[in-house]
Amino acid sequence: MVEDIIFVGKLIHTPSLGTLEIEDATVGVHQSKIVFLAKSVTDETIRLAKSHHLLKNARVQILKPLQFFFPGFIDTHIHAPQYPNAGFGIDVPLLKWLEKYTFPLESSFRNLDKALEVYYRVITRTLAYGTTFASYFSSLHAPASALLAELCFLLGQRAYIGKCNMDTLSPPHYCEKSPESSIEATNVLVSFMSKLDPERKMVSPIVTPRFAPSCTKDLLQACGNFAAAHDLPIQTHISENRGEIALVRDLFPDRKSYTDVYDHYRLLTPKTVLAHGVYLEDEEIETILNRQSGISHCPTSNAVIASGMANVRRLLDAGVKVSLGTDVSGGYTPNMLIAIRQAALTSRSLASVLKDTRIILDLSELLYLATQGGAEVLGRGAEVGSFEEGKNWDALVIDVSPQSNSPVDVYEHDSWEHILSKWIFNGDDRNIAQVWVNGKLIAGTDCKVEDMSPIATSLASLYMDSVISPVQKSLRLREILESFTNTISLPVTQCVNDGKVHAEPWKHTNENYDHKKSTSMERKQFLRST
Ligand SMILES: Nc1nc2[nH]cnc2c(=O)[nH]1
Ligand SMILES: [Zn+2]
Repeated sequence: MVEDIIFVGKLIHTPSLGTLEIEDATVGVHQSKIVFLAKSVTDETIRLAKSHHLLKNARVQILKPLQFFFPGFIDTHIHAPQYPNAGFGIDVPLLKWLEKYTFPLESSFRNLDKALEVYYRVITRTLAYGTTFASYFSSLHAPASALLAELCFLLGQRAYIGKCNMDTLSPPHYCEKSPESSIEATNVLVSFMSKLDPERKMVSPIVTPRFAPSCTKDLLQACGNFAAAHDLPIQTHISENRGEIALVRDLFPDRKSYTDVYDHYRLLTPKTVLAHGVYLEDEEIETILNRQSGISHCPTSNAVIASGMANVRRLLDAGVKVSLGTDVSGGYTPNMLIAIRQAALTSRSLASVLKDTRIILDLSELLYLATQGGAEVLGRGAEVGSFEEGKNWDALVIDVSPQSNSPVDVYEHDSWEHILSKWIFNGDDRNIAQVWVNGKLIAGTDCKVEDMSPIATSLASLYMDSVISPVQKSLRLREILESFTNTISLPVTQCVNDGKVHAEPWKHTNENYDHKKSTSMERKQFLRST
């Protein structure tokens, strides 16, 4: 049961593109939903909130000066198994990068011990950075993907989880054997997740054909059919890099364009997330608009892999939904603040190159892409992304006071617009005091051990233990997870992914994986929160 709370303080959000609201507010949250919202703070608004029939037992949380509420960030494109590579590997273009860095790493996720460690880290790191909702690509392995879903669910992050569908043009050890085995493994994941969260409220599967070049025509067709049959969202990559586009042209000579490939196989729906879209032609944008699919703009990754600069203004002018993704590890960090900064600078560089200042995205537009825009693209615009009665309480408490010990220095003459901008351009996770998802406080510098769920506490203390050996650690990790999942079990049968049926996916060997000790930063973060 989640606590009922009346939140009082400065509230900043972008409920629609180009609208930035900065107001004092009184917000009543009952069973994770906003049931009362007054855009002022007076004795009267607090009294009214307290007398609301659903808020009789609510406690009141009043923000300190230089703190404000902001919607949780929504990262619409991130590859969870690529997190260990975040921050290196920028010497080659996309297709070579996949071969050299990405496929070798992802293929190692047949090892569930490794998956457990990496997925725990990526979830806790993104939560600390304020990502309350992420659309994850995992690897092609159903068991590891199920584990990612389970960890998101247990640790409290809202997430879409997609196992990659890929049955061609990939290394033999990291390629599904047939469209049938790919869909069968997807079905295993969907069945598992249906038990985990039948209403798909916190975690939902998402059909994930990796990108056109790694799927046969039969697999693309099967993915489109599967998504339609199960009413599932879809995510993939599109038009990211010139070499990739040329490859798609060669592989699908009958199709008019990259977009037409996806459209032909029923992969463009109102719940489709298309990452990148750097080089889309006008006709492709029109098709995407007509299908009401959305774009995940990934400016950090586009810069790192030198893919190009997407013109977001052109997409927005056309009426296409646009959001923001970190695209780790094409992007070097899962920090959405960095994605926002890069989106700002990319729009400015493009404006200069194309001699058109209209291309520049202003702060309110950037923040919209990172919050409500993300919710719209993921088909959850009515549930999260901004503060409104009826929406879920997915919120951050941002602290820019000197007590945050952050690099944001605020002066007396600074307006709230300036403070907001300083946080976006100078801030870091030290400013994220509280992370609320679905009405629960689950992360942030203020989050104490007593606030954390028992599983989060157990996993965190294990991660801070620098004495325990890697083998003991992985055994303990499994024990912890199993003790919290006695009603749910990982899909232990028919986990068809690399062509084999694994009766006991936990039993995979450790394969060259170097279990690194927790970083000192993680340890410090934990100590601060205890
Ligand atoms: N950035 C990026 N592009 C891709 N295209 C196909 N797979 C990938 C991936 O993992 N990252
Ligand atoms: Zn990607």
